[in-house]
This record gives sequence, structure tokens and C-alpha cells, in this order.
Amino acid sequence: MTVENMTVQSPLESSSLLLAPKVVLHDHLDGGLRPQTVIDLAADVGYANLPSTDVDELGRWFAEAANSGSLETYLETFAHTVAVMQTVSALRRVARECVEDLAADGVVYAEIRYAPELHLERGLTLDEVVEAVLAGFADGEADAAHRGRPIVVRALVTAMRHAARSREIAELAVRYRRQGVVGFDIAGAEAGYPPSRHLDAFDYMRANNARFTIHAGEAFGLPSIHEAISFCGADRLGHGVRVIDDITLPPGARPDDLSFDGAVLGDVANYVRDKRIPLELCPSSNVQTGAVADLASHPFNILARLRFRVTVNTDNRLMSDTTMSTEMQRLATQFGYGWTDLQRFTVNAMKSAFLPFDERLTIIDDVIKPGYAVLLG
Ligand SMILES: O=c1[nH]cnc2c1ncn2[C@H]1C[C@H](O)[C@@H](CO)O1
Ligand SMILES: [Zn+2]
Repeated sequence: MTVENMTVQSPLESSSLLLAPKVVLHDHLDGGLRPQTVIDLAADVGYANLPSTDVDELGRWFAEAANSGSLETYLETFAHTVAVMQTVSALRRVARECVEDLAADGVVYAEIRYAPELHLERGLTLDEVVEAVLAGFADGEADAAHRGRPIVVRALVTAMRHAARSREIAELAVRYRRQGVVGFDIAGAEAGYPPSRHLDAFDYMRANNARFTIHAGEAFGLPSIHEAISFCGADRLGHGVRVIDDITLPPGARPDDLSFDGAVLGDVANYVRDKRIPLELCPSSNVQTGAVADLASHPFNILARLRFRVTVNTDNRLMSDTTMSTEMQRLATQFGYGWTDLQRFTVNAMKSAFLPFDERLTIIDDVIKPGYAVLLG
């Protein structure tokens, strides 16, 4: 069914949402495997520690185990996905399927991140890991184009914040900048591992005019965001949800209000908004890790109405049992968004991508705006 010949209703209609062009900036490769692929790859490499080899049960296990209310426990689930992503063929398959799944969900541009240093257990080099993933992305892009759902996919390489390889990973990002790696990131447990531990890597990125995002303000609060933007110079914030701690709302304000006139922003919040620093918000993941109590109290809507540059993201589709369409649908249901809102979040994301300016513009003008124009009717 094409966009033209279907009756488009509200964003709450799942089939319409699938057709809406979407952009994802924050999606982990090792957090988005198909359960069946985890099982297949575990059998291939002789990994015997999976909690289940039944596809439905395994899918449920990831979602439930990740639903712990703690980032540290959430991160433990990655042991199983990382364990089966240790060969060129496994990495290439996972990367290709990731692109296929995103394209089938109507994603038109994606930046997919992963930590190359986690994929060296069976002897691969950092360069071999990067090349295997890029090859898988190219396979997926070709497959999606063939199916009439074109998608552009780029990679971000992540360094683990508890480890000490960030400079090396930043160098990897710059080395592969012409082959599809568009940026750098740090991830992992936030408390106790401030971004400033990795200043050397961020300095290197800036010295090379290369872009980076930092997971900050998820499990840990405002000081982490402050360091990420003020000491490290992050171009974007991974999550950044705790910027809300620097905003005083008017008395009686509720998270689903239509306006927050009278809100008072502190210095960090003002800086983030004034400089249009994109927030890579991941609503379902935030509920699972306990960054917020539930979707109803998520500050997404407050930040959106206060005109922060908010973007909608999946974080880990396997662990959160989600897709971009699902995240948008949950937000639309919770906060009453229509197509105009969803288009704004999508354009926000595309403007914030680490793709060259002219390529961003082409996707906005030729893909996103025409796609939403049809939905808007
Ligand atoms: O939401 C997250 N916060 C911090 N670290 C995360 C999150 N999601 C995934 N990670 C970690 C676990 C993965 O193994 C790693 C690289 O993708 O990044
Ligand atoms: Zn993340």
C-alpha cells in the first residue's frame, strides 16, 4: 500500500505511523537484534548461556530483565547480545537486519551506534569490526532500496565510559569518517564515570572537526550534562532528560499541559535551549532504567513545549521491545500529539544529524516534508 492510496487518520493509527518518515539518532546496534538472530548466532558460535532458546521467551526475557529500574541492571542484558557479535559474519548480519527492520518501520535516516571495543573477544581488530558493520549497513540499504523503502544509515562509534579506550575509539571515528562513520559517543554506567574522564577523546574529535554525542543526564543528573556540554563540548546529548532538573515549572503545572508559560530556566537549561543542543530522548528506555517513573511523568512534553530541540529515539529496540513507530505512538497517546508535532520532532532530528548539511536538507525537503504533507492531507 502506498502513502497516496490509503486513508490517513490520526497518528494513533499504527498503519499510518508506519508510513510517516522517521529519523532515529540514538539506537544501539547491540540493543536491536532480532531474538531469532540471537538464538541462531549463539548456536553458530557455541554460546551456551542464553536464558532461553525459545524465540518468544527470549524476547520477553530481554524486555523483562531490562525493565529493572536501574541502568546498571539494564546494561547486564547486553552480555548476551555482545557475546554473539564477535565475528565478521555475525556483525554483518546484525547490521544488515538492523537496517531492514528500521526501513520496514518507515525510518528514512538512522545513526546506529555500538562499541567496537566490545567485539574483540574472538580476535577481530577494531578496524575489522567497523568494516563488518559498515558492510552490513550497505547490504541493508541496498535491500531496503530494492523493496522501495530507501533509508540512509550511518554509524557512530561508542567508547565505554568505565574503560580506557576512548581516545583510540575517537581516532577510529575520524579514520572512518569518509566511509560512513559520522561521529563518536560514550556509553555505559553513568554514575562514577563522568564525561570529563574522556576529555582527551573529545579534544581529539574537536581538533579534527569531528562530531560527538555523550550519554549524559540519564541515570545521573545535571552535573553530568553540565560536564558534557561545558567541559567536553558535546554536539548532542544522549538522553539529556535530567535537564528538567534545571527548570522550575509554574505552580500546578502538569507534564501533559499544552503550555509552560512562566517556567524559569537555570544556566544549564538555558544553554542547552539557546544553543539548540539536540536531546536524544528515548522515552521507553527511560522508564525501564528508572530515569523517569512512567511515561506520564516523562518530561518529553515539557521540553517539547518549551521548544528545546527534542528528538524521539528507540535506544534499544530489543530491550525495550519497541520501534520508532511505537515510541511515537506512545508519545502521541500520552501527550496528544498530531502529525505536525511528529513532523517537527522528525525535522528536529534530521537537522541534528551528523550528516553533511546539504544531505540533511535533501532528506528534509525531498522525503520528510512530502511524507508528512500526505499525512496532513
Ligand atoms: O541507555 C544507555 N545508557 C548507557 N549505556 C547504554 C545504553 N544503552 C546501551 N548502552 C551501552 C550498552 C552497549 O553494549 C553499549 C554500546 O552500544 O552501550
Ligand atoms: Zn543509549
